[in-house]
Amino acid sequence: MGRKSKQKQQDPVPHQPRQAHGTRVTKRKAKDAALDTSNKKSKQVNQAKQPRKPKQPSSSPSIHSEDEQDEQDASDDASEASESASDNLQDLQGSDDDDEFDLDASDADAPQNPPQQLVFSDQDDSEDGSQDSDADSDSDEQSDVQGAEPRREKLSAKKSKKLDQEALLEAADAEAEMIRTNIAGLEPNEMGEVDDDMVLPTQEDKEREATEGADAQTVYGRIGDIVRILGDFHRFKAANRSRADYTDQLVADIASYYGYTPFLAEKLFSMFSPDESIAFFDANETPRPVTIRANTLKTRRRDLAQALINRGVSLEPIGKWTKVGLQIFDSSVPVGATPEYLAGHYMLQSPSSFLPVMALDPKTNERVLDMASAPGGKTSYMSALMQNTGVVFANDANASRTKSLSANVHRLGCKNVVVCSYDGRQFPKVIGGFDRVLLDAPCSGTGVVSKDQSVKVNKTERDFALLSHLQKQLILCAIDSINTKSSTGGYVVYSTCSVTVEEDEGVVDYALKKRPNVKLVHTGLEFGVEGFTNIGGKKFHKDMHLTRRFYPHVHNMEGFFVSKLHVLPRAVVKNKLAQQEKNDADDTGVLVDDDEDEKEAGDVTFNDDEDKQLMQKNQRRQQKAKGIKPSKPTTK
Ligand SMILES: C[S@@+](CC[C@H](N)C(=O)[O-])C[C@H]1O[C@@H](n2cnc3c(N)ncnc32)[C@H](O)[C@@H]1O
Repeated sequence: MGRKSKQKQQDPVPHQPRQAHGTRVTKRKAKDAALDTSNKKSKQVNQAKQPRKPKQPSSSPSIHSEDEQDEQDASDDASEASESASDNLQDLQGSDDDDEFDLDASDADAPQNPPQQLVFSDQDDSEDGSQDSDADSDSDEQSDVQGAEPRREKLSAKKSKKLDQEALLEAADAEAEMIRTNIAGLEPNEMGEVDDDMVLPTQEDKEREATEGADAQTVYGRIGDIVRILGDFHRFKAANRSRADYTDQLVADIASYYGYTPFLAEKLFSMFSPDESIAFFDANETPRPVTIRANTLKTRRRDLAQALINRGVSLEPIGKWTKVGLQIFDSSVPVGATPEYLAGHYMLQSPSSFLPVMALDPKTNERVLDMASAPGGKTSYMSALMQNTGVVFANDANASRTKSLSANVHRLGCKNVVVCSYDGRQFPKVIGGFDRVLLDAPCSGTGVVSKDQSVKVNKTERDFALLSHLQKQLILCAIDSINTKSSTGGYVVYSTCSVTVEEDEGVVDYALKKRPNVKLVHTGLEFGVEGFTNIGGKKFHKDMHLTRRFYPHVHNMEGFFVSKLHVLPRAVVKNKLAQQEKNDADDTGVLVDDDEDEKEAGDVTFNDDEDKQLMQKNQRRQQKAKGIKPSKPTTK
């Protein structure tokens, strides 16, 4: 094919999945690309040209302090907490009036930014300038050609002929490239069947790739080819090749190209259509935009924005869906160390981490539990929404992580927060009767790969099984900690920064089956993809569509899952249950045999004795860590 290794010719392959993804988004009716401003600008900043080498935000300490990923990473938490600061505060109603953001960096008395240090932008920013689309690169090419015309008129006939030949060659080359990268655009009779040796590696190729390592560009090209073939399989497949031949190769190539274990590549791949999966894997190679949350306990977003602009920070509101979020495009000062940051006027916080709190929607004077809260991004946002009234119990099993939690609580001026450290499974024994509970559960972090690439290789099948087991135990404790007679609340929000089904819908489904007095309700979030009601042969509660999934490739934010449960008094559902029992209607999730249910919910079954022992063991460990003599284990 004589492909020249010109950057512009190589680009279309990496860009292809994004186009494919667009189709998928429409199919799924994702209402909005949430970070709408970032679609404009941060893409320009972050577009990865070399997916294998994801860039990390340059000022990572100040950027990272706070999110879910940090939270998981217990070993890093102390430094993370002080640096990044997770969450938020603020009142959506009131403080920001109409929130029509009307700041102008050029007016007011904002000094011009000093020569840009681009603390928050990455290399791509400078690479891409202000444009990143395929259309842009096309137009670049066009202007080159146009610019060459007048010159060519003055050339000698010989030289002109040579140039014409070169142009012809280039055109042929471009056409070949177009065919390779745009197979789907061809008419059936132009394409015919694919010569499988062009796409699927021979045994010899495989052996060579296994010993010498695969060429990244070749593998990525093959990924694109296979995705396009799978997109219209009967039209493009090679003779005697099954869908499995292509998907097996695709998953192997995804694992090798993006650096995932084959196990995780397969797990994530299976959640999407092939084209959307590539969009997802691609998005995980690009850092998400840097965002902050204005702490409305101390300032208004408008005032904060102006103060930061005056310091040389370039920013914009995140999107219409939040009145407290700001996206940072670049800054001449470290955003994690400005006087405003130190004074607690904002939290460095991912927009996805706003969502569970918005869904929880805590009210003033309520009693709220944040069951797994360190380093406190969401706690502090709750505190702000509650305008420092009522009480937020901010719990985290990891005592060392509560240091950063306390630091954030103090910095942000949250006066209604009580910090504690228990295994969440000890609630409601420790304390119960809450109007609302947030369970932002410990998880595998498959939604935050762009921030923690280690997730690609350090999560085993067993980890997922154990995590989902823990999450199921925690969600039942969260539900049982609710005051079902609460006049204002009675809600649990369950969220994770993972996109895997067994940590999300699988857990919620389990809770619905175990607690008939619980029902799923709308999250109140304006966007997000609906949760799965069935996937991969697993069927979930029919209301699971009320849950919301957020994806890096769809919403330009970290992957997240948010669900909201209403916990009703048991008596209210008693009659209903009796009726349902008669009907044997297990599709409501209410009447399924528990044992069967547990087996279905994942291959992990619950054993109360074993759980008790584990909890006691954990309790003893915690006591030991606190210098307390561990209590003796009790037998049943
Ligand atoms: C996703 S992070 C929480 C992030 C936090 N909500 C925030 O917004 O800053 C999960 C947290 O769960 C804690 N954790 C793990 N196992 C726990 C358990 N059994 N009970 C309570 N917390 C637990 C971890 O220490 C970790 O801080």
